[in-house]
Amino acid sequence: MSNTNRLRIAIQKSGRLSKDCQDLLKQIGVKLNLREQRLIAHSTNMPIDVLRVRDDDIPGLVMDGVCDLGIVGENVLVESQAERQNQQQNADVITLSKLDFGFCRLALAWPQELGEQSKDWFEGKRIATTYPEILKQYLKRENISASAVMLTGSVEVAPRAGLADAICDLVSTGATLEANGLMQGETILESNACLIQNPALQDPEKLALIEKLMPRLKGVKQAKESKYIMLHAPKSKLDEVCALLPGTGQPTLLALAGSDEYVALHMVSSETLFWETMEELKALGANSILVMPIEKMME
Ligand SMILES: Nc1ncnc2c1ncn2[C@@H]1O[C@H](COP(=O)(O)OP(=O)(O)OP(=O)(O)O)[C@@H](O)[C@H]1O
Ligand SMILES: O=P(O)(O)OC[C@H]1O[C@H](OP(=O)(O)OP(=O)(O)O)[C@H](O)[C@@H]1O
Ligand SMILES: [Mg+2]
Repeated sequence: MSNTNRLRIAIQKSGRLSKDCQDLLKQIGVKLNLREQRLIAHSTNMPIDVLRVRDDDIPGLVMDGVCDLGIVGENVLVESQAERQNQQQNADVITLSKLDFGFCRLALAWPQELGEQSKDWFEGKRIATTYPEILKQYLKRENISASAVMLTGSVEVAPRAGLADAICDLVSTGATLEANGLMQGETILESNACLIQNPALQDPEKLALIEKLMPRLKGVKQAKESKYIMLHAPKSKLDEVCALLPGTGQPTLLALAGSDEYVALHMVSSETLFWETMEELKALGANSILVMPIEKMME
């Protein structure tokens, strides 16, 4: 169990998720005194400590209660849950929220020169991966008998190095696969970063702090997805203008000084406004069309 009365959050020290995690904490109002090599960063404005560790350690730290919260990719979470279940260790966490970063997929890939392959091709093959448990579960589900070769890094060079016939690795744009002459096959798991909590957490003050921070987190997520739209529209075309605006929100109409013909229209939209729609609005006589980012939101 966490032995401090400060809420402990585990995040990745350096890697794909680090910057997004730090940005998110900042956006929800947690001020941190981050010095490069420090394992623990103390918040200067809330009873929160941030532990900066390798991502593989985050699920275990939360499951064992060393940290109260953690931010980690689902790929790492699912793998370590399977690993711990095999060893009859506690593998429970509460997923508080899926976050809007760290999007990737765990997919099979093999040397391009072999061309398209069906699942049967994997029979008897060696597949290099950092996620042997997820891979084994997939092979079992699909009734394929192949072996998993565990590698902690540089998985995509394994076929060329003769360590394996194929790989099962994380893919986002596909550039790494392409650079290594590999062809992408089936996706085994879709993943993004998520916020997890130790289910045994009972400290009422820590739980209250989490409850305070969750609406902020939701607000940051919503704000990122939303836009504030402002434009001037001819009164005679208001219905047509409103029909073109995205989302379901009701617009605010304001009188325009010195004009009987036009009104100002403001609205928060859950989507952005595409150039094509702006052109259609313009064609209806609208002008001064502004689409602006929103920093924070609270319903
Ligand atoms: N190309 C990508 N695009 C988006 N998210 C990714 C990508 N690759 C990985 N991720 C996500 O980011 C997480 C961290 O990736 P990273 O490559 O930094 O891990 P790592 O090398 O294992 O780092 P560590 O040193 O902390 O163990 C992954 O587990 C995955 O959830
Ligand atoms: O499909 P892509 O957009 O090319 O992304 C996929 C790559 O990204 C990740 O590695 P990362 O670059 O984080 O470095 P790592 O090899 O040190 O984990 C992942 O392990 C892949 O190698
Ligand atoms: Mg790692």
